[in-house]
Amino acid sequence: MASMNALELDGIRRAFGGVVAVDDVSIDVRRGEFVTLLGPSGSGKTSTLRLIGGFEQPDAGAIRINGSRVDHLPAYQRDTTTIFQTGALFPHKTVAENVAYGLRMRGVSKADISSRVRQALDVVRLSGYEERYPAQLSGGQKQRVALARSMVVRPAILLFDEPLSALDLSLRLQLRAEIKRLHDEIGFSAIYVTHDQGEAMAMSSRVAVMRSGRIEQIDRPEKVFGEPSSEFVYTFIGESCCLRAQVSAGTAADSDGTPLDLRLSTPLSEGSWRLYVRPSRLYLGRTDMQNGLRARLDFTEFLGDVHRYHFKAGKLELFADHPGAIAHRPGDFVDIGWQTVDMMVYQ
Ligand SMILES: Nc1ncnc2c1ncn2[C@@H]1O[C@H](COP(=O)(O)OP(=O)(O)OP(=O)(O)O)[C@@H](O)[C@H]1O
Repeated sequence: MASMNALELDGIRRAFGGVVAVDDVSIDVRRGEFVTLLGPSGSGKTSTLRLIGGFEQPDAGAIRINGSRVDHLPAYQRDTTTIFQTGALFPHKTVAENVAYGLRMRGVSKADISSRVRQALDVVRLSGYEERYPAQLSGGQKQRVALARSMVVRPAILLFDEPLSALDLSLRLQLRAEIKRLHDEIGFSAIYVTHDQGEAMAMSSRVAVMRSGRIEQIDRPEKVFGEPSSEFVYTFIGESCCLRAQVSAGTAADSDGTPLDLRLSTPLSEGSWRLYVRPSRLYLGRTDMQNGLRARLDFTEFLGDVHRYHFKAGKLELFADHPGAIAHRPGDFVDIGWQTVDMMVYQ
């Protein structure tokens, strides 16, 4: 029976000299799934993608595409296409020739090539650009051509290597939405590498958070965000404030021993703790919530949608986002409250 999975990585490993870039990585990508590899620089995302595409060979483990082992096949014999950071288009070929290239290599008939190229350019909203050369396109248009060129051959799995990172913010947001729309419409299978958690959250069926060559958590975006499996995942996904507290004899203090005016729904046992809350989940001027801290307003920033209020409590620094201006001035003490469900606690 044909595999339900477009791609299976089974315990793959790759070391470069003494550095283990990919360490026992296993992922199944179901047909039509969009899986993102998210992680800091050097966590092994690109190496994993290169192993799948056949640009590197694994030291151990198996790679299957549509159920068949491919890990010892060269890149050109694998049913994948890769979209790189900079589109890597052929500069002396027109847009239409660039998109047609993969189809020609696969021996598709001329008539089919022309209709599929037309359709692919329509999908990425570049109809009418057929005869242009890459130098006559904007960065965003080049990436759309690269997308059309990769999608037109209908590979078993599309590989994206940080395709938006060279674009400015507004183009990045626009293309991110377009890739999401295309995925919703066409349902291709994909592995997408990024270090941008917003991109990962917005586009993915599942997100694999990588750290030091390993997968720390793989889950739906809502779960990775709301139920992180570790402190690393929590702090990597989204902004947070960290309250470092030393607890002894039932009182909390900062790292210098300055007592903190901290009230918690569940008292902490003796030791040093790290409490995290997202800045959007800290409420100002509230003493009626499950947890609370009294802190001194340090300075404020206007971020457009919200005002960000920076506080200090002893050595602790925290910031809270609030939609409007508050009556307090720097130096004032403010009660900050939060709910227990919005707090992560690690020792
Ligand atoms: N060809 C290579 N030779 C030596 N070391 C390598 C090679 N490729 C990757 N590495 C090392 O393997 C580790 C993982 O690198 P990789 O590029 O996969 O990480 P990444 O998560 O994609 O990072 P980035 O976001 O910076 O691209 C790093 O320590 C890197 O220096």
